[in-house]
Amino acid sequence: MSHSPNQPILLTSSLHVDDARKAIAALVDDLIQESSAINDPADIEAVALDKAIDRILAVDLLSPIDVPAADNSAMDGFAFDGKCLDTTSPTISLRIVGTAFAGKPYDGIIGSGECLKIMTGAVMPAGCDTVIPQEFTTAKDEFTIEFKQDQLKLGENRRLRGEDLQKGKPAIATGRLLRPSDLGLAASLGIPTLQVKRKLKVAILSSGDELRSLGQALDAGSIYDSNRYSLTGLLNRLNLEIIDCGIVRDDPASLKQAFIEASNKADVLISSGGVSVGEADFTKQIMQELGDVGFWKIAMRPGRPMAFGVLKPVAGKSPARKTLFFGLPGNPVAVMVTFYQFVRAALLQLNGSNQTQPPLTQAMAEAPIRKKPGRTEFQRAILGRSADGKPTVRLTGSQGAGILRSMSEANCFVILGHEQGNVAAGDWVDIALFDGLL
Ligand SMILES: Nc1nc2c(c(=O)[nH]1)N[C@H]1C(S)=C(S)[C@@H](COP(=O)(O)OP(=O)(O)OC[C@H]3O[C@@H](n4cnc5c(N)ncnc54)[C@H](O)[C@@H]3O)O[C@H]1N2
Ligand code: MOO
Repeated sequence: MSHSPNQPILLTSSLHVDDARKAIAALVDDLIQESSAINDPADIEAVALDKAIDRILAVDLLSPIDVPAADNSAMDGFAFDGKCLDTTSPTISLRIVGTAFAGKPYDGIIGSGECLKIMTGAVMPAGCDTVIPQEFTTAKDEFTIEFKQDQLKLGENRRLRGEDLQKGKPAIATGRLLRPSDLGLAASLGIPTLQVKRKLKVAILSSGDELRSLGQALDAGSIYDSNRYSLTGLLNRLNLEIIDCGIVRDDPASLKQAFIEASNKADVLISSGGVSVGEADFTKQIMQELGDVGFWKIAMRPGRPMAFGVLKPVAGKSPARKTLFFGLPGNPVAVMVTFYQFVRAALLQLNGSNQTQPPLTQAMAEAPIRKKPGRTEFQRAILGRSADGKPTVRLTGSQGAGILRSMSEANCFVILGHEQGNVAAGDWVDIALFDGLL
């Protein structure tokens, strides 16, 4: 489904998670087109390589050189011109005329019946096309090696100039979420700085009269605001600029004021709480005044109610761009699940990344899992391994949407699709790991 950001998203029936994801992606796309958020030079900055981790590359990184810069040996061994060998005899014998080291090329000529002792990474001498690894040779005398003809593979054990990267061609494409290997790759090309998208400014706030800040005393019925801390952790993992707007009381005037202030400063506003049926009514009214926001019921668990849309730019905002808005459900696990399922991808997309979806894999359920068809479930679990080496997964106890321990003890989500019914022990299920390795 798609819609323009100028049309309020009015949905009353339960929305399939895939449709919610598509609607979000379409609206983010509209926003990008409208604001030129991708191509505006003001949204690009140069950062030193050692500060570029987890940033998004804004301009193709073109290789200034061929990599490797010259043909070189992939093995410690002996280089020669395979075309000049007498391959009729079962044993080949070559005279060593010199040595090439990595960084110290040999610039003499290797004639017929001759070879050059060569180290891994050393430039191949002119005219030579093959390296025989040292372990396939025997020393006939101090200056001569021998090897069996059937060990010979013409053209092997060398790395060709430009086989990794060619001068002028993209070494890393625009939109790459930069990982350690990308920084190494840029360094291998001698490039000290990268053009990356500026960090998105993301405002967060928690709404609820029962919420108290850390350090405050808890009175009857009040609880500590944990959602801002989970959200801060999630946003820090994406290396974004966080604007903490604190706790906002559940009254129209405070909420309206907080939303105006946040949207004045931020590209994106993420709130938690206040989106379920009872409370959404007055929030809905405020949202109608401030922007186009739909109040969704999503066929998922946890994370059923969610508000999503845009807030209009407030007077004086520069540049005058809309603010993307996510009103996440208040339950602490629902916040993290909806962030993982919708917000993360939208933030990456808005900032020009082309890798918005985390990889899924599969594991075998260690025990049965109850599941009703008709909604997507995100259960918290621990990935392990069976005695015979198969990946297995077991749930982290009670799965209530308010039980943050189920997240804290888990290392993955078990994702049970919309149509899926009960899972039997031994069934394969989709999982998404919390942590990436690199
Ligand atoms: N009649 C209905 N009631 C509810 C529905 C429904 O469809 N019909 N949906 C339920 C679901 S599912 C969820 S989730 C919640 C979402 O409600 P809200 O977004 O309005 O969230 P709150 O009522 O404000 O809070 C829910 C729960 O989470 C706690 N909370 C809220 N904010 C924080 C925070 N920052 N840190 C820690 N804990 C927080 C809050 O105290 C509540 O216990 O609605 C259901 N109801
Ligand atoms: O979003 Mo609610 O937490 O599904 O339970």
